[in-house]
Amino acid sequence: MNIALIAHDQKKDEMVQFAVAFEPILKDHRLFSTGTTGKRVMNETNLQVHRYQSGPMGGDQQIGAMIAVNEMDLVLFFKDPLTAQPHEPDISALIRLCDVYKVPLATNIATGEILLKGLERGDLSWRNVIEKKDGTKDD
Ligand SMILES: O=C(CO)COP(=O)(O)O
Repeated sequence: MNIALIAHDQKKDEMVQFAVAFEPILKDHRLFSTGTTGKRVMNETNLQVHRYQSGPMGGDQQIGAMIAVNEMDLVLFFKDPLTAQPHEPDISALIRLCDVYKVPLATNIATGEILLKGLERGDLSWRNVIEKKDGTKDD
């Protein structure tokens, strides 16, 4: 499955801890991230991550574009609710698209843990039969 890893600055340490803890699950999937989050995760784990632009530079929109063609199966977006973000419209758009396309979304580490445990036991396998906009299906 295609999984997005995104974390605001105050949540990046949590995202790295999360990626370390769930590396045995995450390593079996294709990972995508915004720029700085992906750099941290790759530096501190053995995971390979396809990095898009940094969030404020359009990375949230690039991940949103994948959602819009049904190419993202799970989004782990550890948001900082206490700091104003200059690219708040992009963040809202990404979250909105998750709802439009019924993509499972965790906005904090506690929900992220539940989603990954569900992923591990096959709860998200229904995503495999969703037809991507380009006509392909996940394997
Ligand atoms: O701002 C972000 C998400 O909105 C995250 O971007 P970075 O991973 O580049 O810090």
